[in-house]
Amino acid sequence: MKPFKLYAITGEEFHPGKPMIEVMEEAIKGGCDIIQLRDKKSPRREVLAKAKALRELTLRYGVTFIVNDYIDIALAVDADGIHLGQDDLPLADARKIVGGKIIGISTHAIEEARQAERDGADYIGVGPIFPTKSKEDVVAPVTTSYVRQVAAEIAIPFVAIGGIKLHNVDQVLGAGARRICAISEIVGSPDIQGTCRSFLDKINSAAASPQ
Ligand SMILES: Cc1ncc(COP(=O)(O)OP(=O)(O)O)c(N)n1
Ligand SMILES: Cc1nc(C(=O)O)sc1CCOP(=O)(O)O
Ligand SMILES: [Mg+2]
Repeated sequence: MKPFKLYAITGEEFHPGKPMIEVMEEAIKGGCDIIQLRDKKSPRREVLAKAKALRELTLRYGVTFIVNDYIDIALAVDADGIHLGQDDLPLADARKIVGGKIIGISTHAIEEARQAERDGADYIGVGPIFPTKSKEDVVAPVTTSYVRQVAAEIAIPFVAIGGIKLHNVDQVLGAGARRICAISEIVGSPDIQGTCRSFLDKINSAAASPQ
């Protein structure tokens, strides 16, 4: 997959009255290089319509587009990949369906990270680092110590997620993360482009300084 640093996930509850597609365009203009459609509430046909619109947007800007949960919708719109959780279709079975598309897997413990790497995940999510209100059935925070474990041991790309804000991202970067994912801090920001640029400045500074 193309290298990435800043991963934005849709979260329409955080920007009432603002169209999702405009919010995600702001995120891309601010430097997000991977976008995920995550919609747990809308009827499938609405999710499909949003996926089509995001596919068009991401192609226009040349950024990677991932669909959460819905493999059929990812295939229907020719997304770049899918993101699956521990309770979704197992990776090996998903791989049979999506072929060479990107498969991202959520992990909350080092065993899950090892398994995802063995099974051929293209990247893993590592979280939730901090408490978050953006996910209903969320597990307890894994803290930055899990980031340290993954950074030391796992070779495939990993992205830290869960409660990450501009005020605490340095802790996550300090633990070895070089890719950051956020919902509320990005899409709920009154200055989405500025927030994304600030995240990227911090990611780039961390990458430039010796560990
Ligand atoms: C990049 C990234 N990491 C983790 C998740 C969480 O996925 P999942 O465990 O399937 O939970 P839901 O998002 O479906 O509630 C993610 N979506 N993206
Ligand atoms: C969707 C999701 N998955 C998580 C995981 O740990 O797998 S945490 C999370 C919510 C992230 O939203 P926010 O940036 O607003 O905290
Ligand atoms: Mg899921």
